[in-house]
Amino acid sequence: MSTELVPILDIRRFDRSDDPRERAGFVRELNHAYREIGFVAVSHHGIPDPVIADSYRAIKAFFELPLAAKMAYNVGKGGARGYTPFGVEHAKDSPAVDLKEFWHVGREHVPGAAWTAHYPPNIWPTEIPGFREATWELYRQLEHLGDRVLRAVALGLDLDEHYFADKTDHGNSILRPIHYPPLEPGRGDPGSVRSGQHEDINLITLLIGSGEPGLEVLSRSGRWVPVTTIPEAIVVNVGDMLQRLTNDVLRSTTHRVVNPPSPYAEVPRYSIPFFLHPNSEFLIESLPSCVTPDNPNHYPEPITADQYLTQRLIEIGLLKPQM
Ligand SMILES: O=C(O)CCC(=O)C(=O)O
Ligand SMILES: [Fe+2]
Repeated sequence: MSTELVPILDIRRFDRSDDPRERAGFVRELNHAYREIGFVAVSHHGIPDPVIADSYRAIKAFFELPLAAKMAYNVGKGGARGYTPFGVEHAKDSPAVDLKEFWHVGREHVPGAAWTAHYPPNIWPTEIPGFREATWELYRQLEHLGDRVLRAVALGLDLDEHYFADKTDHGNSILRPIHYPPLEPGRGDPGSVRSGQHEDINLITLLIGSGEPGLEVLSRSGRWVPVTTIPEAIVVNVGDMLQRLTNDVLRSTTHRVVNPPSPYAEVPRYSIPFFLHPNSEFLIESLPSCVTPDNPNHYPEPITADQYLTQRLIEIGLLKPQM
C-alpha cells in the first residue's frame, strides 16, 4: 500500500547514462512521484555502508553524553551549528514541542571562497573522536546524491540537466542527526509527538533512517500513510523551496514522526536528514515553464533563499524575531 505511494527508485538507472531509455524512465517516475506525493525512496545510491555506520556510531556516542556536556555546544543563532536540546523546536502553528534533540553540521569553510563569510563555522564535540570526519563525509556523500536527484528533477521540468549546479554549489545545506529518546509518560506536553506534522523548508531532503517506524506522510486523500521502505534506501522528498520555485507543480508534502507502540516506544529512534538548500543569495522565483493559464503564478514576489529561511526559522521557534 505505502509502496504505491512512496515508490522505490533504483538510481543506477539514472547514473548509467549509456542507456537513454533507463535514464528517461527514472526521470519520468521521479517527477511523477514528486507531482503526486512529493516523496520517493532511492535505492542503490552508492553511499558505502561504513560511511553511514561511522556517523551513527559518532552521533549515538554524542547523544549519550550528560546534558551539561551537550549544552556546551548549544551555541549560535537559530541552532545553525552544534546542539539543540529538547523543548526548542516545534512544528509551525503548533505549541507542542517535538520529542527530539539534534545536532547541525553545516558546510565546511573553504579559505578564500567569497561565500564562506556568510556561513557560521562548524563546531565539533571534542569528546567524540572521529565525529567530524564521519559526519562531514556523510554530508559530502548526501550532497553528491542530492545533486544527482536534482539533475533528474531539472530534466523532468524541461530545464537543462545542470540547471541547479551553480545554484547549489555552496548551498546552505544542513546535516541534522536526530535522537528521539524512549517515550516516557510525562515528557513534553501531552500533545507532543516525536516530530509534529510539518513540511521541510529546503529544496529537497535526503533522509537516512526512515526504516525505523514512525515516519508518516499525508496523502492527497488526507490519510496518514506510514513510510515503510527497504532499510538500505534513502528517502528523498520535495521541500517548500522547490515547491515554491516550481509554482506548486512539485509537492512539498506534510509529514510527521508519530510515537510508535510498544516495543518501539521503549527504544530510541535515530535518523539523519540532510536538508539540501540552495546558495543563500539564490532568488526563488517561479520557473516560467511552471506558470501556465491553468496554473497562474502563485508567488509573484520573488524572495532570496536566505530571507525565506529566516522567515521559516522564526515560525518554528529556532530564531527569535528581530525587533
Ligand atoms: O526522523 C525522521 O524520520 C524525519 C524527520 C523530519 O521529517 C525532519 O527532521 O524534517
Ligand atoms: Fe521533515
